[in-house]
Amino acid sequence: MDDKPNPKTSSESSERLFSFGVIADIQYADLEDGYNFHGNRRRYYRHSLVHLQGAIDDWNTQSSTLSCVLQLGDIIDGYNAQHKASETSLELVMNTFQKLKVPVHHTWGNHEFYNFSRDYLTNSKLNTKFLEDQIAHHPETRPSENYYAYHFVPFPKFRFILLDGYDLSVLGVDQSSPKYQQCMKILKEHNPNMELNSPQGLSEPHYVQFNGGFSQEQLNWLNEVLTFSDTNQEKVVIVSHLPIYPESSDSVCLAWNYRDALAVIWSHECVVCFFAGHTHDGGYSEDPFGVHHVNLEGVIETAPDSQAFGTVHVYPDKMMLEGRGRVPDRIMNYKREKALHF
Ligand SMILES: Nc1ncnc2c1ncn2[C@@H]1O[C@H](COP(=O)(O)OP(=O)(O)O)[C@@H](O)[C@H]1O
Repeated sequence: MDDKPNPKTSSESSERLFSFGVIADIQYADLEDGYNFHGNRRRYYRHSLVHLQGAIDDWNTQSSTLSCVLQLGDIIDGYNAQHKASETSLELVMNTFQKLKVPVHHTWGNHEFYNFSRDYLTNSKLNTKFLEDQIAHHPETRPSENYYAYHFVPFPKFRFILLDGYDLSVLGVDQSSPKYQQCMKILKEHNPNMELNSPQGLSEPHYVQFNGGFSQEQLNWLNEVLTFSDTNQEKVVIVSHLPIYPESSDSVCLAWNYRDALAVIWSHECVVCFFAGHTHDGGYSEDPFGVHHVNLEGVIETAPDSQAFGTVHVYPDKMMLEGRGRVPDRIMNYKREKALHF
């Protein structure tokens, strides 16, 4: 018996402005079940596609109020590269997403880079930047081509920002490029291990190869967009594969320079929530500035008899995550002075 509060009934549905879907770490591969690196979490590589189909069926029944779906990265598993199945697996997952009646925004995670180069991704269906909003007369709010990030408006007065957590990374970058050298230097300065994926003995265990960070250029752009949103009394939702708030995440999974991203966000009023994937176990915390950090439970580690996705219902004073399966419901109030008056 599910005794979670039902977001549909615990608030006046007439107040609801719009809704959006969230899903993370599908990591599909045409493989038998396996385990994570530590061998303590089962991974359901094939069944992840069935979970995705179930989520899409559910979202399609609510498509009159649903504005979009946010896919938080790691859409196919790195094993596909070893089996030379990256393109066929991506095709299969994208064909499934084709059945969704609303737009999907794709975030890029480490497994995207195990399968594809950044150039390939830029020219693929995983690049959903064509859905971006361009703000006339504010060129400073346009992202550069050096990273994969953009913002869009799913509903008036709500701006969503998709961030590139692998902007600073040794993944997906040409090894002969200056950027690779720069990122390898950052990684090695913080991680003296021979195996750069290992956090063993590190005081900052998130400096591992399977993570990345945000360039100053991207953070400056984020600052400009948030300044615009503050000025225009918008509410902002940020999406990234990598989490940035230690209280909501496994310490190994954080973005390299998560503190820099938090500093930018905390210098603005407008940010309501930050959605991330990557950790698979999920997590949640409201930070001291009233930003709700949600790390979504990963599809790949979700047993066939459960589910892992959510629908977020947006109200003038709060967002309510309606979780399915192992994703819990969450009520995310805006700070009192942040409530919108329609
Ligand atoms: N402690 C560790 N030591 C060495 N390699 C690791 C360690 N943890 C993870 N890895 C490697 O890092 C990569 C990502 O790990 P994985 O558990 O598959 O994470 P995820 O699928 O959540 O991104 C894999 O190639 C894995 O083998």
